[in-house]
Amino acid sequence: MVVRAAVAGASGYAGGELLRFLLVHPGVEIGALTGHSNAGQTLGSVQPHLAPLADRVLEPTTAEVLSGHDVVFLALPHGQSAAVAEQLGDEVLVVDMGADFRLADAADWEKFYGSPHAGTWPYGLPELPGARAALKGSKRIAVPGCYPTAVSLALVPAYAAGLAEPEAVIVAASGTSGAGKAAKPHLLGSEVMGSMSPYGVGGGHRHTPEMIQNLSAAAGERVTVSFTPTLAPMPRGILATSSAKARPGVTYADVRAAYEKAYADEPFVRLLPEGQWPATASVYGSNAAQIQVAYDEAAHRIVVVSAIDNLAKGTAGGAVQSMNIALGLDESTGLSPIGVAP
Ligand SMILES: NC(=O)C1=CN([C@@H]2O[C@H](COP(=O)(O)OP(=O)(O)OC[C@H]3O[C@@H](n4cnc5c(N)ncnc54)[C@H](OP(=O)(O)O)[C@@H]3O)[C@@H](O)[C@H]2O)C=CC1
Ligand SMILES: CC(=O)N[C@@H](CCC(=O)OP(=O)(O)O)C(=O)O
Repeated sequence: MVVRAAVAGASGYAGGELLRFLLVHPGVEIGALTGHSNAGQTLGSVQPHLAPLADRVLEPTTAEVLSGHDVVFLALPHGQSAAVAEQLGDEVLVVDMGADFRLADAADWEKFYGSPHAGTWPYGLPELPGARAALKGSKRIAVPGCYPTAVSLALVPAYAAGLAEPEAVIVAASGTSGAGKAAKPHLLGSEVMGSMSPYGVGGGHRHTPEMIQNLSAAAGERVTVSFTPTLAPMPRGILATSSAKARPGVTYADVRAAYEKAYADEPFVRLLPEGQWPATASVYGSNAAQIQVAYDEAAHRIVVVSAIDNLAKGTAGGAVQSMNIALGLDESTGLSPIGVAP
């Protein structure tokens, strides 16, 4: 089976990374590519690393251009997906890499995104309990945010196994591509190079409700989340340190066993051998997530470190993995857990 896929937002970071995966996907033929300010330019002028598509011209992002495909990926700014998606019809598979359809709670959406809630689609993090069943055959997929991917993979096994108290503390560092390609003063090289800085401190980051949604679903009760993102002087990667107080009587062996069980058969999530720690360099460019767990006895806390590539498992890889499941393909098709080192 070969499906024809269009990519809206092909000129952006997420769209470019998606095309890097789709170019080697044996079941996908690449159809229309769209941009916004770059419409009319060649893809090669904005994504020179995607050589086989260099001469393709970016079209404007309209329903007419995107229609007539089996799959449409939307790699657009938040709030832009819903209007496009509703014009595409029910038969096409629409994979939204933006945030529009991730949250189930309309009040959370309105509070953190400041616009009316567009709806909720099956969530594209296959490793979550029940996610594969919801994705299979679906015509709509909401790809998670990059930080919620790293944090959910880190803490869901502890909550699903009943090992952790319902309060989580998370500090994560992201590479600058997480903020997209558009110029922003705080992302100037002279601001970022040689420095790390926090942002969205104190519960203000829009990924907080998405983490709460995922962790609460696993725990079966509401989990509070204190999340602090930081910007790191690197182009890609997320390293998240997530911790939660252990329930009384929980031991390190319980924690280790829960994570070994959760990730034993996952093609892209690797619980590292004891003594090894995740690093962003190890997952660079791959759809892999690395996880390591510790038990801080003095503080009675379960501590989990996770590493992903924000553009790969954090968005484009997760989108392809979820598309594969929706289409009934092997979910690893076109994806690799192999990184680039050094
Ligand atoms: N970067 C990341 O690590 C991650 C990104 N995402 C999500 O992916 C989506 C794209 O992000 P990213 O690629 O980083 O952002 P970029 O800024 O790099 O790209 C944005 C894309 O959207 C297009 N665009 C901009 N404004 C409009 C508009 N008004 N209407 C239609 N198209 C428009 C741009 O076109 P042009 O350049 O031609 O103007 C470009 O193709 C976002 O929703 C983001 O949240 C999700 C997870 C991780
Ligand atoms: C470094 C950086 O700025 N990262 C982005 C997250 C990008 C992402 O994955 O999220 P969305 O799909 O929800 O935009 C941020 O903190 O807003």
